[in-house]
Amino acid sequence: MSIARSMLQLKSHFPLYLGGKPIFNAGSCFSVKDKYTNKVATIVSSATSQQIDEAIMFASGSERELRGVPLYERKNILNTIVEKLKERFEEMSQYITVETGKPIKISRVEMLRAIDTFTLASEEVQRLHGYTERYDYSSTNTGVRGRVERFPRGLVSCITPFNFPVNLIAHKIAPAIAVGCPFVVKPSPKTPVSALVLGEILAETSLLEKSWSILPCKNSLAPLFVEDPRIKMVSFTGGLEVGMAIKRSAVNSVSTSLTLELGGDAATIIDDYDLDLNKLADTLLFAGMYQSGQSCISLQRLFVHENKYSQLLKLLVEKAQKLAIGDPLNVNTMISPLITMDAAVKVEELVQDAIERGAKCHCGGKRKDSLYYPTILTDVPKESRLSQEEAFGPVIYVEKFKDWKKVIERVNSSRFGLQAGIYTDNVFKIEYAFNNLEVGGVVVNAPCASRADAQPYGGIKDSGFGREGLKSAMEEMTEVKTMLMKNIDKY
Ligand SMILES: NC(=O)C1=CN([C@@H]2O[C@H](COP(=O)(O)OP(=O)(O)OC[C@H]3O[C@@H](n4cnc5c(N)ncnc54)[C@H](OP(=O)(O)O)[C@@H]3O)[C@@H](O)[C@H]2O)C=CC1
Ligand SMILES: O=C(O)[C@H](O)COP(=O)(O)O
Repeated sequence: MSIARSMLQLKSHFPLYLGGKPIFNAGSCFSVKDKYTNKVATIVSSATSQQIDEAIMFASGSERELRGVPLYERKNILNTIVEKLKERFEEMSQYITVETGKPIKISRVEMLRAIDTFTLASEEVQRLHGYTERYDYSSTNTGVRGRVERFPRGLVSCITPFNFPVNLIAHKIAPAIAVGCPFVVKPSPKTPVSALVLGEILAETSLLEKSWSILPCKNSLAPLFVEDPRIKMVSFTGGLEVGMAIKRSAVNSVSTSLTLELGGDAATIIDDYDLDLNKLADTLLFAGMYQSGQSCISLQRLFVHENKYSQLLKLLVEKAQKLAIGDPLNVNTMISPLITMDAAVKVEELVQDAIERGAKCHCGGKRKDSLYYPTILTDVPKESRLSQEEAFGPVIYVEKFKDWKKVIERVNSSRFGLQAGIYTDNVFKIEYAFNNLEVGGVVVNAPCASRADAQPYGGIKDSGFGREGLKSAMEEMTEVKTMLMKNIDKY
């Protein structure tokens, strides 16, 4: 269903949440724009450095109390969030679209995924088991047994980007609630509204108030979410440059644990076998163009077997030119403006640089304000910026190949390594790809831009380290403690 912009009802001012309580900062606010109209949509309170300090103090002071909360209570909290997300599904989908500019049908999918993410956390609550083992494998340890359990690390600082303003926060706070870690969230100042609505929802649960805060703030205060030694873990999703800055400053404290979920220039390989190329072209276009390519696993590099190359390229170009461009509140829209004019200019520069170095542009290749047109390129030279950087825009470049082992090396030639997709009917090629692709995830019979919220998700190389996905994130947010027991069977 499409929505008329005149029907949108957005509050005029959103409070931040400090120690679980809403606070209106009359003197410290910033505006959030509707990314399609470029008009101010609402105003949000912006945290001061004192408020960030206070939030960290409250949260770190609540670590012990939170650890003692029984599992059924944690499940209750997570299930309550699920119910409230369902009740506010359509309202929140609209907020996502207004503040990100992404099409409403994609925002609704994000909401469905966020509901899954909290549901999965409520199920995983009771599955984080420890184990016991015997150490009397040697006479030096006669009678020794071990009991190994996981304990919450403590305060988690969650720093999130603009592109999934609900589900990427869910991927940090749902596991934190499940394992009993307090948290502070620093949402992207480009998209803080959905985060603050999540705050309204959290405030209606029995989650210990002092244990959580949601604090939009200006960029100069962002390092406070990393450098404070009371923070036990930083969980970051965003770009490479900021990720590297965070890694440098988080090592100020030896014990700070870090998860970095960074960018990519994800690839998909299409082998030569019996494929419905028409259907495949639709799927691949979606993988490269959904939310205008602003996803870290968005399809950027497409490698096609030489026997399928010309036919598939023709279909991709024909279909890319027909993608519906326009108001993201229209349910048929596929391509809408990028998050900022700067982001669109960056995509324009990458494409221009590739063309100047010899790439062929088959469609798109142009910008109107912050909108970038769906673009298909071939012959992109290896020394071009597009070959070495994340586009984060609606751009796919296509290359032909004939040798499976060589194309795997071509995928690996990137500095990034998040996910790769492979289409083949040969089980040995699948096994070879799984063993040799330098990525955190290999997707079979679907493009790289496929993520199940339960899967261990994250990258290698410049795509970061650590894994999200509920079970994995819960492991990252806990640490192992061992009890060594001697002769306890001697009663
Ligand atoms: N996973 C991925 O692949 C993603 C990659 N990106 C890439 O990053 C670009 C910009 O997107 P954006 O969302 O702004 O991502 P950024 O990486 O720029 O920012 C992500 C978050 O980190 C914050 N931040 C910035 N500097 C610091 C710092 N020194 N310490 C702590 N936190 C900091 C940002 O706040 P502030 O906005 O104030 O700088 C924001 O909340 C994209 O165009 C894309 O290339 C973005 C999103 C996801
Ligand atoms: O589908 C997803 O969850 C994203 O692609 C992952 O988020 P990212 O693009 O910010 O890494």
